[in-house]
Amino acid sequence: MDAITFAVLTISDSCYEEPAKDRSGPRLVTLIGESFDNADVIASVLPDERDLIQRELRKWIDRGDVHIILTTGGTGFAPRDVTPEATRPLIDRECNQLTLAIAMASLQKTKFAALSRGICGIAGNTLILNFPGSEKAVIECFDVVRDLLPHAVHLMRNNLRLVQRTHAALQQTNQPEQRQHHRHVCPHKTGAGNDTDRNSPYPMLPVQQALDTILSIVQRLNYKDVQQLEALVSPVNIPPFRASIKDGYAMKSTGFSGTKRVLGCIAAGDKIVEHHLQEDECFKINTGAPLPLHADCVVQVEDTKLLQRDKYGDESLVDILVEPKAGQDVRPVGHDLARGERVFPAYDASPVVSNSLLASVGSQLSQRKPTVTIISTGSELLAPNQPAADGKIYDSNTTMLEELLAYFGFDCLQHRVLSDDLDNIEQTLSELFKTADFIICSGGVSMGDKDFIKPALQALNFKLHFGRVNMKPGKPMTFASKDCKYFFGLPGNPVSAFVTFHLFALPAIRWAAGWPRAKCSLPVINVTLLNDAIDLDGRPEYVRAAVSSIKGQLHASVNGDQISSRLQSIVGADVLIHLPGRTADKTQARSGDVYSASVLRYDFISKYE
Ligand SMILES: Nc1nc2c(c(=O)[nH]1)N[C@H]1C(S)=C(S)[C@@H](COP(=O)(O)OP(=O)(O)OC[C@H]3O[C@@H](n4cnc5c(N)ncnc54)[C@H](O)[C@@H]3O)O[C@H]1N2
Ligand code: MOO
Ligand SMILES: [Mg+2]
Repeated sequence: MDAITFAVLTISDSCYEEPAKDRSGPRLVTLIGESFDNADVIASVLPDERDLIQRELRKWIDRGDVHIILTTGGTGFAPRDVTPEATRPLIDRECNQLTLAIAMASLQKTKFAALSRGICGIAGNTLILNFPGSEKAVIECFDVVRDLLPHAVHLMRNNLRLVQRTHAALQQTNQPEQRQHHRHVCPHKTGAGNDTDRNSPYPMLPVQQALDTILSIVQRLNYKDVQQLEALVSPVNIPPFRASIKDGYAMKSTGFSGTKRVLGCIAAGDKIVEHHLQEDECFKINTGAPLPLHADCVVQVEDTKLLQRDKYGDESLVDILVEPKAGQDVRPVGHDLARGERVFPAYDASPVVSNSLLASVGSQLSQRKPTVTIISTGSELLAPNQPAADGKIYDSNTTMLEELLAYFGFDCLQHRVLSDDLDNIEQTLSELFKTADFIICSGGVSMGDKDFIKPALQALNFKLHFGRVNMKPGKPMTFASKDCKYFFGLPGNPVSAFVTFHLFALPAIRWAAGWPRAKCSLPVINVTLLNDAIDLDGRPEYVRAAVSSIKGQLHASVNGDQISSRLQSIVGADVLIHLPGRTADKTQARSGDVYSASVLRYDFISKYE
């Protein structure tokens, strides 16, 4: 059907004063987005003022294009709770059964639901539902009405074709299943168990919720090692001796400038010289070499003048042009890191950091990296070295995912390309999970007859945590787990696989490897859009774009056609711009708009102007 336009009105004095306090309004917006592919949402917050509430409701009703208004708050017994009183005069036809359905479901959760006075009714062409003010209550109430709303809208708008279709479907779902196929697995099997409801049974999770789910499930492999690293104290001093900071001459600071005899030359790696130095004597010394026992300062070579060499060509007399000062150009013992001091002031998961610091104190730690296997599914796939063939396409995802793993410092244990065959997929998954912690798979997760990934996971008793995410590209993104084995079902379109790898698979692997949560996702920056009039999609969109620095400000320009099959959109892509989902108020992104963007690569600025 056409888009359903929702208006969500939070009614609360305190949320009006401090909109950040509003949990139930944003929750309703999320629930609507998750439940309907084709929803536009307007949202607003008002205090418990009858006139203001009525004026806002009237404005939305009069627009004619708002199908459903959900209010939250102001339905209780407190003197300022006036939402039902503000709603009732606007209603042409009361919907008592809807009010009753909400009340009955709510009463099963808590007897306090009896203290809600919310009403439901139709005003013009708009259905208004009063929900209570708590986040929990709006979740419960929305659950009651969710499936009824599209049909209610068709009825109100007198859309006979869709009304009849729903009635027919309802009758069929009451019939027993007629046909039984041998091992028939409908990959997009719906809750009804037959083919009448052709929608995916998987709710569309918001991106953040999907990521939170993943990170709450994935276990950290090296947690003990991480704790050990955090607690590790240095067994050595750095430097272990007083070291010269400069190439120059080591001497006593109690002597003066002027002529000194050069007793010898001390290089890095030499032992500490114990010779009793006089004030008019010095040693030539190199950067990093140990100071003689009786010297306490270094004068750099630039502040001296060579006066004489001996018969072997070695320096014998030097003029010190500056006054020596105690401690000058000397690094004391343990200056950089003292024995007994913690090696890592904060945990840093970068292997560059952890391994080089460990090396600097004479240690090594072999942390187990997560083992990752890549699978590409699709009977159409040809390896890049095969000759082109009818109906076939070259497999880009295997190479792309291998390269991405390598780019982010993880190894690919092995890769497999599988045809769209349920038994084969099931068997191969089971075999590959014997060695892999993670399988990153692409293709076969959407609604097609040959999309066998979800059924294969179910057959293997994996828990499917989610099967759709409210994002573009990447909608059919799937995540499943069993014990400590994790499966990422990236959608097959190459760009969908690219985006979902960065947003979900990478953070999960980093998390498993012990990275701190805040570092698992790509860094996010703000960019100013250079393109004009980009139509926003109903889903939040992750747009590939190149970044240029113009007078010190980061700007981004979108890389051409963003269809998820066009891999070329990753060429020169520095970031994924986070374009928000379309709302009735904002339908286009415009030049000059500032958006968050995930940084895809370390060298992420393509141009400076
Ligand atoms: N009825 C619906 N159809 C589709 C929906 C939907 O919601 N309802 N979602 C669409 C979206 S969004 C995406 S994304 C794709 C995801 O599809 P699958 O994950 O099932 O992937 P496949 O069907 O196997 O392949 C999709 C597409 O990608 C090409 N592909 C697959 N693997 C590779 C590879 N290794 N290298 C290059 N190209 C690959 C494949 O040939 C297809 O063209 O589903 C939509 N459909
Ligand atoms: O979400 Mo799909 O990933 O549009 O192409
Ligand atoms: Mg498919």
